[in-house]
Amino acid sequence: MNRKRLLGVLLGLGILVEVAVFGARDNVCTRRRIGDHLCPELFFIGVQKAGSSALWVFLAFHRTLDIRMAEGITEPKWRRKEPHFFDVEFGRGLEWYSGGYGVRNTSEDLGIDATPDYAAASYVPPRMLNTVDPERVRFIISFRDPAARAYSWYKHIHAQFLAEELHGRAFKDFDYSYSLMVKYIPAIIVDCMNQQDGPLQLLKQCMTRNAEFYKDAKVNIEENKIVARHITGLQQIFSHGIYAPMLLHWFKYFPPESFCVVMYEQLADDFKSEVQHIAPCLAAFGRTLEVDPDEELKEVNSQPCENCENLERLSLDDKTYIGNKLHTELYLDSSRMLRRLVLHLYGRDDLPVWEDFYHT
Ligand SMILES: Nc1ncnc2c1ncn2[C@@H]1O[C@H](COP(=O)(O)OS(=O)(=O)O)[C@@H](OP(=O)(O)O)[C@H]1O
Repeated sequence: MNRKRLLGVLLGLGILVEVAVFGARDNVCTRRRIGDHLCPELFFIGVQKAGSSALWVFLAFHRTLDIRMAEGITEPKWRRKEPHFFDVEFGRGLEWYSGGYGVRNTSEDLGIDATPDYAAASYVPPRMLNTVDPERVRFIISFRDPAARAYSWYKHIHAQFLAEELHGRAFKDFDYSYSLMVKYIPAIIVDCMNQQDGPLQLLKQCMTRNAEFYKDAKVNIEENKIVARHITGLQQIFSHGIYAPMLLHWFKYFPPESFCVVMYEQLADDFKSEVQHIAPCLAAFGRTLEVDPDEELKEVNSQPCENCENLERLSLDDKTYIGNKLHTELYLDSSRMLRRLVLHLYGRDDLPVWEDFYHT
């Protein structure tokens, strides 16, 4: 892999990128009128499989925070947490979106939209900037060891999405085997990344669901002699762990002070202390974070996948080998860059060094 090239792409942008100036539109969200519908101003933007459901439960059901979920968006039920307005449902318009949150009764009312797919969708931050009041909104983002995140997403697809054409065919070509995907897919993503000029292009071309680059890509799988062509259904398993360009892309539209960064592993290990990193995003709305002394991250959305007959279960040795491979080949530069960004911008030097989890 040409790691120098990737690092160059990321560094070439500088750590702090100027915030793009779009004017927020005059709309139901920016007017914030009592008696109108309520637009969410607190966003949990990602990343997928980094404990978003558990954090959302903590925030939306907290006894004192008084944060409203999209109670009126119930089809399916999980849309109360993830309205998917800015990535999927934008065409439905702001009345649909804000209607899901009910009527604003006071200027302090606050709603949360916890759609973890937002983080990697290049078109979401410009849409948001054009819609919300950029001074008011706050973003919570949780990161997780990208190798563990990838396996969690692979498992999630087995549990829920194998019936979908996009994933079903792609998984079948690879005999549903995670090891085979790990063998072939990261090299294609690296190839894609090396052809891009910066975070926007990288997100657009190499990470989105219908990214152009993968349309013509194919893999000759030696093990089963299949020529796999449905790479776009697989690439997100791995590409959504390339965190630094995602964050840099968001910083083009919203300033770093609008973001609160938490780490999944630390939420799970020491919830009380890690969750304090979201306190500034709550304080912006006059909310004080109160955490009970024995409070832990509740177990939500663990997808045990007991009935997933084709799921590849990994031994400890497999996990070590795969973790090492993914970090070395795909994630190392981005993870290092993320640690630097978080250190410089938020003064945190306690981030997990994920690649070290897999040293033998
Ligand atoms: N309390 C607690 N402690 C540790 N880990 C926890 C906890 N709650 C949820 N989880 C794990 O978080 C993973 C699901 O993350 P998300 O809710 O963000 O998934 S999703 O993107 O909304 O589908 C999923 O990870 P995997 O089990 O590895 O798949 C959950 O098990």
